[in-house]
Amino acid sequence: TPAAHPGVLGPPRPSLGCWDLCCPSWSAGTPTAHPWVLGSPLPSLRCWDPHCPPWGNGITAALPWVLGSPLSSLGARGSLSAPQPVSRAAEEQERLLRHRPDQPRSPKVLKVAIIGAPNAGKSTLSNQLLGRKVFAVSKKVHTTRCQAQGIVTSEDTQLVSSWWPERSLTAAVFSFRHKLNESMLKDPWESMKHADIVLVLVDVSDHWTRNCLSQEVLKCLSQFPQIPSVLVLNKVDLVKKKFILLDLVAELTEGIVNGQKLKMRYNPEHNSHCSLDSSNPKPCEHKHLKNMKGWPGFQEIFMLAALHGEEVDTLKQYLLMQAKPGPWEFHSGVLTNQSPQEICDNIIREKMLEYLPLEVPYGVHQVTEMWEEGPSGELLIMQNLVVPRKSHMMMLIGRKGKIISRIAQEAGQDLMNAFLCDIRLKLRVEVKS
Ligand SMILES: Nc1nc2c(ncn2[C@@H]2O[C@H](COP(=O)(O)OP(=O)(O)OP(=O)(O)O)[C@@H](O)[C@H]2O)c(=O)[nH]1
Repeated sequence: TPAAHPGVLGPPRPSLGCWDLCCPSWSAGTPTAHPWVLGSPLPSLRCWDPHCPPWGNGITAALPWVLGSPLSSLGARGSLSAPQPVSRAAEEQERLLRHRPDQPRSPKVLKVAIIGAPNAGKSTLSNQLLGRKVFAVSKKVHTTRCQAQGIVTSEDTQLVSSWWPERSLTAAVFSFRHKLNESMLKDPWESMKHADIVLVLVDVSDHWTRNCLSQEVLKCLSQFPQIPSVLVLNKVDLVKKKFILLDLVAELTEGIVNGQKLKMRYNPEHNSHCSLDSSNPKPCEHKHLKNMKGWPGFQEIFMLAALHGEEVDTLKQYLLMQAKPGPWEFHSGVLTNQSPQEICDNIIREKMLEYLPLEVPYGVHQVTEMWEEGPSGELLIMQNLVVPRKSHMMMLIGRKGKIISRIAQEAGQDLMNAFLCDIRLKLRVEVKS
């Protein structure tokens, strides 16, 4: 099904029938045993459960359609090369950012805006799209503070993605509470105006929020109805009963995808069906936003587990294929518009968010004292963490220095992966004088 197997929903081709949710073990919740990742090549697109009936024409026939282009072109993009490291020297990064893009003769570009609730997985998804962790991720809300961009360059195409927490789209009060960077409040609308596609990310493991889109997101989508939008259901790995995803799709789309009405059928033997009814086109009623739970204007639906990279490649391929002819914005050597120091600050902050009570990391002022190359080519970083109170200092250091050394060790590891070089990271905690 678009909902459970390939993870993508879209406009049907006349030859396509229903996509069946017929695997008995599917509804028993064995996601890893199922090929609900569509990025794999066709021959391996089979259910791994021997008791599962072989795919009918639904899945395989749907593949080229699901991705909106013939398989051959997918193959050409199938082997996306490993991403380069982020440059570790600020001057080098600045130089790359200033550099004229080294674009090919017929460049293509797609500006992607990612919106979604705090913790929906925007940063995780962005890292996965890049293939390298350069954005901080945390289970505490509002890890995303300054608006960052991720740049994926593949062959002739460049994807430029930006994202914000959904509430920054409207709520000024929010900045007050969480001291969000000012640019976050102004930029979203401005950047959204220039986006070519909007990804609306929903955390399907969150029982409280998963059934409806927030007013902020609905307002945003209705403000820019001309920008194609895509619904991305994230964290499907955490949903045991996969058939719930079908209900969510129905609710979050108001039963309409790409102008087609969704048809849902269930029966007790798990033969639940979901299809698009092309004979019933465009019943897109105009309800008042306040009465809407979902958005009837989505053109595609993806289901993925960004944390594990599942289905991310399918989404990436789809985005690459949506790109339109246009000049690149960045040199192909650029992965993010963040400076190396910003990446470092955010990663250290991520670890503080992970191991400390919420009020502590938000009060820490990070000052980089040293950033230089060591004798063996390693990167030496020394950062002071300035806290407002002695009690915060004690928490940050932890018993026998356990917390601070864990933060330094994990942050160092992440930075090593971002910059692809040895890192020696020293953290010092001091109370603000
Ligand atoms: N199980 C699971 N966890 C995920 C998935 N995607 C993200 N997460 C986790 O969800 C938490 C939030 O992820 P982030 O990427 O920081 O979310 P965000 O939307 O950028 O959050 P804000 O910065 O608060 O707006 C982290 O603990 C991630 O590891 C997923 O697919 N599956």
